[in-house]
Amino acid sequence: MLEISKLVKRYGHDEAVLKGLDLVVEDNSVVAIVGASGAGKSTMLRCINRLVEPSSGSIRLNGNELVNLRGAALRRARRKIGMVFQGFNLIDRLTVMENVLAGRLGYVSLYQAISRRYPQADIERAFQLMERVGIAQYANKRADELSGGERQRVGVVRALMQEPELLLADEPTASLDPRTSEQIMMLLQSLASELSLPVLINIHNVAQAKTYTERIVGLRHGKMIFDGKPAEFDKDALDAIYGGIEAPDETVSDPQATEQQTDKQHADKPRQRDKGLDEVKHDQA
Ligand SMILES: Nc1ncnc2c1ncn2[C@@H]1O[C@H](COP(=O)(O)OP(=O)(O)OP(=O)(O)O)[C@@H](O)[C@H]1O
Repeated sequence: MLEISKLVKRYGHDEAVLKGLDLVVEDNSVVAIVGASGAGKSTMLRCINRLVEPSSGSIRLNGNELVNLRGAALRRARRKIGMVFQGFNLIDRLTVMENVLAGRLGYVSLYQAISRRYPQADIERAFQLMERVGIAQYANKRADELSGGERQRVGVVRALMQEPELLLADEPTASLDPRTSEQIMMLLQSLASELSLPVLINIHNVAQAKTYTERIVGLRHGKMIFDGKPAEFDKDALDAIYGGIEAPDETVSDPQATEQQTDKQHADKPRQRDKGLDEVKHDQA
């Protein structure tokens, strides 16, 4: 469980970018963070994984306080937080398998990492996860030979290799075509429940947020002004969050109609084949 309390972030002497955020995210729960450009979405994710130093407040992951951790304790905490990026952040000249194994860097010795002698258990787990997301056949291909959707799956598997207790995704679909975006959102949704992970997704695409997450949090100028179910995210919520700015990729009409459309979208879409992550889950227990 992720518990954020009174989180404030101020860059230098500027006005605070995050103004006292409170948020609790249970395991198994996929939360979309929406908001206009500059609302503070990325800053919030970066405070959680401590790429950015919070100015004040508390961020607890499964009861452990992340704010103020330093050195080895911070490294240990960070490896429990998987991150998926808009631009995938793969090393192009390395193979898919090598990129995936990079998710173990926080766990292996420097010698093992440099000589690429990862434990057999890591390699087996990498194959399991790659099979689960449908990229095992590319294990020995260079990362830059894959399509965008395949590359993002590599990014997801790399994050899962960390055995995360929390998964953060910063605009994971923004570089992908609509169909591939939907597949990645479905994948994140099913992995959250298979691995019992809280997942936070920064996303500009409100339609995708409504379809593929069970909770939407709306930020405006660093304050949380909406926190509710997709069905409750109506035109008023959209106006409050985007305040006259046109929301990307969606015009919200009657919420009921939107619900029906959402149901239809679900019905039309084949669910990601659940090839069972029981073993992986077991490993993580
Ligand atoms: N390193 C930094 N130094 C100073 N100001 C920053 C820094 N990073 C972000 N900001 C400012 O903080 C505010 C929030 O930025 P942030 O990137 O968190 O917003 P966002 O909601 O993720 O926007 P977008 O959707 O465009 O990515 C912006 O005004 C931005 O200019």
